Amino acid sequence: MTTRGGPSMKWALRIPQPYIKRAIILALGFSLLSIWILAYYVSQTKQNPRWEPPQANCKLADSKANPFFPVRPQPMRDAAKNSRTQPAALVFVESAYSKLGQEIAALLEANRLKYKTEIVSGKSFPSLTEVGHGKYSLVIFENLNKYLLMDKWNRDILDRYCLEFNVGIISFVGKSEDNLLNKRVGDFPLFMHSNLRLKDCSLNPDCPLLYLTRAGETWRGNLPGEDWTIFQSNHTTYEPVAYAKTSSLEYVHMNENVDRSFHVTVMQDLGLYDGIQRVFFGNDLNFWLHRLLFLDSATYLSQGKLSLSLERFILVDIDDIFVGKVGTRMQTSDVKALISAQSRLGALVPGFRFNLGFSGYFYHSGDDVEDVGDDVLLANAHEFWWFPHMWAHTQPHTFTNESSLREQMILNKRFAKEHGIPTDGGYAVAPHHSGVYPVHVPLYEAWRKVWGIKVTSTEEYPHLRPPRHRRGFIYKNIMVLPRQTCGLFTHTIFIDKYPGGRSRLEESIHGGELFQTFINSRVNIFMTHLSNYGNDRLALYTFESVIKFVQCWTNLQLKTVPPLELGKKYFDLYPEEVNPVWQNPCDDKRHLAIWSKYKTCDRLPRFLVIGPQKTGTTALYAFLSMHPNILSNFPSSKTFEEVQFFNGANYYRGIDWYMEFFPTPSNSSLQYLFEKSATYFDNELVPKRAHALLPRAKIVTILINPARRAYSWYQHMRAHADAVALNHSFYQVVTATDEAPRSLRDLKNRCLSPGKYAVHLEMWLNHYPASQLLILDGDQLRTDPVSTMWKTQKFLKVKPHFDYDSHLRYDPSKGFYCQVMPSGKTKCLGRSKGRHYPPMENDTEKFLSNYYLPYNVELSKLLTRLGQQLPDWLREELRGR
Ligand SMILES: Nc1ncnc2c1ncn2[C@@H]1O[C@H](COP(=O)(O)OS(=O)(=O)O)[C@@H](OP(=O)(O)O)[C@H]1O
Repeated sequence: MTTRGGPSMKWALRIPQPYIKRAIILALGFSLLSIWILAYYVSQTKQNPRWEPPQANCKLADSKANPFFPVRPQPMRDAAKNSRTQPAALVFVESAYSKLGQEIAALLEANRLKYKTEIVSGKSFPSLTEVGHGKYSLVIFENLNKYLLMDKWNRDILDRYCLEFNVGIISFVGKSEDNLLNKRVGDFPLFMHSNLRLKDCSLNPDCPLLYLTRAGETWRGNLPGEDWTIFQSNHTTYEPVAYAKTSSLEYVHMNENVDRSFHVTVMQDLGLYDGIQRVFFGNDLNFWLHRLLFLDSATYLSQGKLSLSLERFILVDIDDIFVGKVGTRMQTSDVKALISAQSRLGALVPGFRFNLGFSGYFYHSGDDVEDVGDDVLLANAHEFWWFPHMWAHTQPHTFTNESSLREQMILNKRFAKEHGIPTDGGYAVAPHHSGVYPVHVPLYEAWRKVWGIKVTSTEEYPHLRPPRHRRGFIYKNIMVLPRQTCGLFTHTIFIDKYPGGRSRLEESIHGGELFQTFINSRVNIFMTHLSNYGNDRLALYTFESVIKFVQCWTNLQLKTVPPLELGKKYFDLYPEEVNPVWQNPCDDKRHLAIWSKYKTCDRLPRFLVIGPQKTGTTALYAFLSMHPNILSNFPSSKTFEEVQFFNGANYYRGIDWYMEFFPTPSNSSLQYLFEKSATYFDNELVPKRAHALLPRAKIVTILINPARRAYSWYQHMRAHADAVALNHSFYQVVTATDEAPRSLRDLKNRCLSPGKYAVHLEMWLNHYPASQLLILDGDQLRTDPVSTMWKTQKFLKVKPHFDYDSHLRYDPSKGFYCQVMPSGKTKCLGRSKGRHYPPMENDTEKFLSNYYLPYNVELSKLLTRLGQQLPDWLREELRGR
């Protein structure tokens, strides 16, 4: 007989009872654990985002809500008067380090508004005019008291200037120890009360200066600080700009008649009292709204000279949509949320698209659910803009050659084509900004060849911080745009775990750093990450909120265009940024981290011989190279012993190109690399560029009588068969008038201009301290090179001290000092140095003496200021020979 249940039953029956119990308990335990793990996992990854979508509508400005009587007299404006002022602000600060002063300067700088700071002092007062023109179109006082208590004489000068040129004044009420009550502001019909705590700030919609700032909303909550000043007046010249409620009970008690509701915190003076327009701020720039009102005041009071455009461009990059840890990536619902947020944003910023970066290698590297997310994203590829990263997210600077970089890019491009990702956007971003700045040439070449890249972006030029200094440049026809951060990084995933807490993010959005970026920067390319779009979808919250906030509080017109158009727009706005300014990568840790380990800053020169031409620079170059620890550059096939990097087109080849001209020193602390390019001296671009790359370099220059220098150049041109020099006497060249043919005027300029020594030296001294500058006497170099070389070694602090006495000898047949060779013979410079030509004619010499006299006078002053002896030729020139 067979039992029911068959063989399995039999098998079960054979298992002892305790084992069955244990197995059931284990199975139960296991399922409970799995449920718990699943629940935990789901709670961590797929909880609904913990934020409310931002409110849809902004309140409209409503004049009827204005608590002040509709005064509305016309402000005093006379644009014609103001047309004679420069677009710059004069900022009177309390000291070089005063906080508000620095914030004012930073805000002006962030908006690329020109300014000059002056420390308010007792007697001295800066000059305000220049040949009938006003130097400033706005005056700012960090502390109102300094304006009110100014020396009468200076105050008259300032007031007269403001009246004559129709220039307005912004001033901030400084902190006060005393509680001021009904204190009169100077002689104005204006009164103030100080040290109040305020809340709930609104704007007067009828105030004429509002331009960037939009009235209508109320900023709810306490205003920062407990030291607010409020203003009161019955005079029609005063128009409230902003007002708030007081939460200082003491003040209310003391002033029973005072209405507790509205107190003016920023007051505009329309100029109806004394003809000068002003804006008074009852607190500093700590309150975010004051930054906007400050910019509006600057625009208004300078009659638009210091104005901002209302147009703002925005691009949101999602850096690498496939690179992210399992559990932090996007799932299907996140992709859908991204698409719907994009369409909501499109209603606020017409045409808005998220810009998605990709490294194909990481596609499908999540869990099953996330991999489906990747597929949904690709199925909706047409909804977005796309740009390539590197195939496997490798940093480009780690590739030594272009071909391996190209191979990686080709893999990514193949991936894009296979998955329907557009490949013609012309925009790319490098992982960690690597290779973009400092420039890694193979990256630019490979980008161009594989992807046809025309535009990229980085946070690193010129430095990461401060962001307001970030700029663009163009290298190898690729536009590099500055990029902004929005405060979200790979690790900022959940709102509750936001660094500094949720309130920090809210603060940044609602008037803080992120909001201010929209105000200050006309082109905003924001960097975000994949993880900011899964999980709590913080990026969606951040951008929807900030854009909403921008629209509620400002009149900015937010726009978006694809990256290539954005690049063109950027350089249309800022054409002066086209050319890069290279810096030393070793001076910035972040730059060093993304610079090839095969490159070294030891291959940059420690000193430069800058010229000018024809003063003996080749002799100095040759003599310096004799020193065992001084290494010169390798010769150039085009410009021979000179590299001519900083002054011409070579500069755009970049620092890799420059460094190729130098050997790698075997002992970088002992050995000194240098180069001489005599063309550097009088080119105004060079000191700035040289200082950016070589801030600690020493600078050596040689001067001879400028008239002799000019004549030597003329002879040089004749020796090079220059037709103009051959067809004109030296006198004809130097006396050529403005009507002379262009070629003759050019030659005249090349003869005369470098000899205006003081002008060019001042340019160098604007960038380098005097202690880094050595001015040699070219006559002494010619007649007594040993002393000159002794002086030069001492200045450079190069060791050992080289004994030039036994290595240089006067060569009678050359007529100059030459190098003594081991054989005992002399080696002189070539025939082109120390040419034979007739002496200068007396008439020409006289003409040039007169011509150079004012420049020589300036030179003597400059040398005296630097504590240097005047060379003999200069003394003679000043004595009038
Ligand atoms: N030791 C020695 N040997 C040869 N020449 C010497 C020497 N010392 C100074 N000089 C003077 O140098 C003048 C050429 O100056 P530069 O070398 O600066 O010229 S260049 O700008 O590089 O072309 C050159 O100008 P010219 O005399 O007009 O040829 C010389 O006067």
